[in-house]
Amino acid sequence: MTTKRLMIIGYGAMAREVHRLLPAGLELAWVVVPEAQVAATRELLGDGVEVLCRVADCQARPDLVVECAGQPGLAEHGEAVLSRGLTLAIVATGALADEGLYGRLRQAAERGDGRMLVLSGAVAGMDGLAAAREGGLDSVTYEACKAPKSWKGSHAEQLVDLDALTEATVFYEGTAGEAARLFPANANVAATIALAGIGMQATTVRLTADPAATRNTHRIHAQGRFGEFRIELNGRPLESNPKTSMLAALSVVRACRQALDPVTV
Ligand SMILES: NC(=O)C1=CN([C@@H]2O[C@H](COP(=O)(O)OP(=O)(O)OC[C@H]3O[C@@H](n4cnc5c(N)ncnc54)[C@H](OP(=O)(O)O)[C@@H]3O)[C@@H](O)[C@H]2O)C=CC1
Ligand SMILES: O=C([O-])CC(=O)C(=O)O
Repeated sequence: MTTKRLMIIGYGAMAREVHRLLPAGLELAWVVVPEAQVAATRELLGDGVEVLCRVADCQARPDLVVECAGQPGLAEHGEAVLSRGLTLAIVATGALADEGLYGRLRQAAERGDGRMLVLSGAVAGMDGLAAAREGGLDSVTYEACKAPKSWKGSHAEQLVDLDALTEATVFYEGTAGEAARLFPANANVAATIALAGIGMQATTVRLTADPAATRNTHRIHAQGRFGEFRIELNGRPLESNPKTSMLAALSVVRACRQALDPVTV
């Protein structure tokens, strides 16, 4: 089997984990980072990986492109990937709460025959939720609970004193679209669930900080003609970024494996 070549957009905590766990048969050939990180990333990765700051500077055709760059990274590079007819697997799904960006990415994919894969990221059950939607969904609720340190540097700091919490505290309730915009590094999952289910406005979101939490907990409750499901996922955060669950990185690794394997599970 010939080795396939991967492009990763962003080289932060999740991308490094994905790189570490890449399946045999897929090699990292290109990394796209902000200009200010080019020199340091080249030094880190050595000669085998081309470090770029624009997708257009890639002279060959990656077999797969994965976005691990956050919402600004998807907004900056998504169209360039899709309009070249490439497959782009994304985790910064919250960027799609911006209808304008969503429309531009769709159009770029249609124009260029590209494909955008919305990965399940830190949650599970998106297959079941999307199937349930075909029969009609009545309600979908998403609750996230993380340790205060996982909410540091986010909009949560405007809503609650994270350092003073002594018990689990709900600090935000709203829609998936708003949550994904207000918490771009923490609530992409809300948008993923909305995309698989009943949309950005109809999906209800509740966010909690709990000083006793050691995991990133995600709860989904969906009701519809199919029946009802509840999922609770207690994900281990990445040591290098407690905002991000390890499962989100593993969902990118899974997408990498699917690009190699003729059988998709
Ligand atoms: N769907 C899901 O379940 C989940 C989604 N996510 C999303 O994944 C993102 C990445 O997570 P993680 O790796 O832990 O975060 P990090 O902040 O560790 O890494 C993101 C990296 O991307 C870089 N970056 C920012 N803008 C661009 C750009 N325009 N082009 C290329 N690179 C860019 C950042 O640089 P700099 O630091 O200079 O900004 C940083 O190095 C999160 O921000 C979040 O949006 C995360 C967890 C779960
Ligand atoms: O990794 C997680 O637990 C979820 C997350 O950050 C996001 O949805 O953006």
